[in-house]
Amino acid sequence: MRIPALIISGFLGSGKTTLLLRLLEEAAGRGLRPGVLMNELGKLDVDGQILEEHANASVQKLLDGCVCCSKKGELLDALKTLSAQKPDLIVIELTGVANPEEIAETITEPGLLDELYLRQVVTVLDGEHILDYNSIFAADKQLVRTLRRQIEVADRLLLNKTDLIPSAKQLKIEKTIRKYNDRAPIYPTTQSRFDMSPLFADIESATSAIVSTQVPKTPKVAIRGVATVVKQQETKSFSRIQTISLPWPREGGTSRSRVEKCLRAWEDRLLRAKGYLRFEGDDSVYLMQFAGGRTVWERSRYDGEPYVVFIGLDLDAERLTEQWHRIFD
Ligand SMILES: Nc1nc2c(ncn2[C@@H]2O[C@H](COP(=O)(O)OP(=O)(O)OP(=O)(O)O)[C@@H](O)[C@H]2O)c(=O)[nH]1
Repeated sequence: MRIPALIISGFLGSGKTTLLLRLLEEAAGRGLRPGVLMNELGKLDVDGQILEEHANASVQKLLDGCVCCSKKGELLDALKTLSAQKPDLIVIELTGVANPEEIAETITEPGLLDELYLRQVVTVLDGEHILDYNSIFAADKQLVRTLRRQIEVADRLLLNKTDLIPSAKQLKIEKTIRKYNDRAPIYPTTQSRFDMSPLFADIESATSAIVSTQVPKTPKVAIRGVATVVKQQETKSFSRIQTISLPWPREGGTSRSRVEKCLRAWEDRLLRAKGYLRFEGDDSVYLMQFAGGRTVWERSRYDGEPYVVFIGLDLDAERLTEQWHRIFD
């Protein structure tokens, strides 16, 4: 039984905590017990205070640093603590400068991979200011890139604070957003209020039914001579950020260069890949990390089964699995 994780991302002040509170109300209304992970840049736990006043949820807080940079180890520990409490879902509110894909990566660490799965990324946008970010932060390319990434990887986009913008501006923003993400539904919102039922659909049953984020093969069965695609409801992917974990085949051997070649072939869709791998004739275990087109290898003390995780946008799981297995031929 893996616990669904919802990630709330969005720039500072866009309405993330407001959305978190709405999510918690919705969860309570559905009789669900959520766990919450909040990450704040400052030392003061302002949002945590707000949360305690409003909701009865198990909360882990990571203060004074961003989980995707300085707080990665703590993020892992906090998520382990939360998942040990077996909540029905975990909601993670990121700092305004965090990149959601980094969190997706943490969820695939050994120790969490079997506990959690990424259900959806919801990005909240501040309608009043979003069009100005490019010029305001022109000097900080990294920040502009992160803000763009928050839009690109979102499964749902809240165009918040519509009470502060005329409808013509709203249309212009929607057009701009579509340049970076033409898939996610955009919800114009005030106070982060929108119909959340698609986010929660099947959550109870999903926690008991989902075995893996994606199952590569959709089997075909013949019924009275007609090929019918079996509907794999329980294995569908919920988020654009997909994590596909594949075992290291026991048979056959491969090399670093073949692994790297396979990764390069998927470069345009891969956000990250990592794994704990072993090679024939070498007793060591290697941690492989692929990011930004580069693959880095280092020896690891990991002593579990070798595996690799691919994290990407709209990956073709079947084709990826096929290609992965081919490097062991
Ligand atoms: N006018 C208006 N204000 C809003 C709306 N949504 C949120 N706010 C206000 O905007 C401020 C920031 O909202 P938060 O929910 O704390 O935003 P956040 O993204 O969590 O902010 P950080 O924690 O700084 O990253 C609060 O004062 C909210 O009450 C909205 O739709 N319209």
